[in-house]
Order: sequence, then C-alpha cells, then structure tokens
Amino acid sequence: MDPRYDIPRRAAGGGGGGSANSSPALGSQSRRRKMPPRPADFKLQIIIIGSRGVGKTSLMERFTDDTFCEACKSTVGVDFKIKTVELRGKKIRLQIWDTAGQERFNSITSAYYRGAKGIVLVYDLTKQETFDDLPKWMKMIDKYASEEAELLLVGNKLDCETDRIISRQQGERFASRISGMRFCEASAKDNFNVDEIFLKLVDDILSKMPLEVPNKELSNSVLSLQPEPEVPPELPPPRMRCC
Ligand SMILES: Nc1nc2c(ncn2[C@@H]2O[C@H](COP(=O)(O)OP(=O)(O)OP(=O)(O)O)[C@@H](O)[C@H]2O)c(=O)[nH]1
Repeated sequence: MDPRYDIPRRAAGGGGGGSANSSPALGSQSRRRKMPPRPADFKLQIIIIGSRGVGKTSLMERFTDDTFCEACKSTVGVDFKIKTVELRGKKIRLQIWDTAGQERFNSITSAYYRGAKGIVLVYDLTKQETFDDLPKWMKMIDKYASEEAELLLVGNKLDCETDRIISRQQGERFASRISGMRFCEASAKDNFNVDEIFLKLVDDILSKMPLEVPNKELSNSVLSLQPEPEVPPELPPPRMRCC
C-alpha cells in the first residue's frame, strides 16, 4: 500500500499492532530503522458536492488512488480519502470528503460543509439537470459552509465531448457570478485536469494562510483550528462504498 495514503479512522485506533520493525528481538537492526516521515504542516479538509452521478467519487479516487471505476455504486452518506501533498514548501495532509449527490442525504452531508476549507462543486457537462441544480448547491454552501471556503466549479466528463450539452462558456459564466469561484473542466476517466483541480484549490487556500509562522506557533494555531474530526461526533461513521 502506498504509504502516502492512510485511512485515519484505522490509524486513530492507536493500537497499530506492532510491526516487525518494532520488535525488540531485532536488536541492532532496529537502529537502522528509517526515520519516520516528517509530519504534515497543515491539515485541510476539502468537500466534493454536486448532483448524483456527476463523478464526485471518480474525481476523488482518480486524485487519491489514480483509479477509475466504470460502474460505481452511488455514495451513501459520505466517504473520505486522505492524500498528502507538498505545496509552497509545506506538507499538507488533505482529507477529501465525497458526499452523496442524492437529496435524501442532504441532512447528513450538510454537517461536513462547515469544516471544509475548499469546496469542489461538480456538474456533468453532458447532463443539463446537473447544471440546473447548481443554484440549489450554492444555497447549501451559503447555508452550511464557512464564508472563507475556497470554491471551485468543475464541469466533469470532458472526455464525452460529443455528448456535451453545457458549453464551457456557460460554466464560466456561472462561476463568474459567484465571488471568488474558480472554474475548470475535467475528466476523471481520462485523468484530465484532476490533479490540477485539487492542487489549485489547495494553493488558493494556502495563499490566504500565514505560512511563515514558526512551526511551534503553527501547531498551536492553524492545526488546532483544524482538528481532524474524522467524523463529526454527532454523526454515524461514513459508510464505505464498493464498486
Ligand atoms: N465518461 C466519463 N464517465 C465518468 C467520469 N467520471 C465519472 N464517470 C462515470 O459516471 C458515473 C457516476 O460516477 P460517480 O463518481 O459514482 O458519481 P458521483 O457523483 O459520485 O455519484 P453519487 O455518489 O451518486 O452522487 C460512473 O459510472 C462513472 O464511471 C468521466 O470523467 N467521464
């Protein structure tokens, strides 16, 4: 398993169960153990929202695992993945929340907006109704998200150019009407613009953070402002999906 990706809910158990490397029987070998990786300087939460089937899970999985599932099941409630990236000389641990697009889950998913520093709002550029739903999602953002959250509108499924219904200009126009919202088109399937979406969003978030404070101060301020509530305490744990 790629060590960059770990599921915090498992790691948080604290048991860890002692790996071979930690066995006292290894004696001098243990002195040759590799240094543990440098801890993250920042922890950021990003949430992906949008109507059912627009490709939220696909974008997340392409970014975190570089995989694509042709026939995925709909997300139930919320799911998340972790990915650590380095930007502006800082190590950033991203917690990416993938929400269900179905309206019946809104009461669950809305609880995850508040802690998000970045919001990716996705529509499917081959499906008019997913674009028509955008004002509804903006209302959710206005109601539940922090005003400081960075916003990015994504027209997904760019590989389906022949089935395109929503022009690039329409997407751009929608985003331009919302203060500070960025826009881009992407394809989770073809892995086009996927890394760019997340990295640009993180870069925008970092550009507004005081990166140059000493590390000690950082851990007392930014990190404590951003505790890692793997799951808001009042909610049931996110249900994992399978393909
Ligand atoms: N052609 C194409 N298909 C895509 C792309 N992204 C996702 N899909 C497909 O669209 C379908 C829905 O993708 P999901 O990632 O499950 O969509 P979602 O937004 O997470 O859906 P919900 O969990 O129901 O809200 C799946 O069959 C994917 O394979 C893309 O970039 N191009």
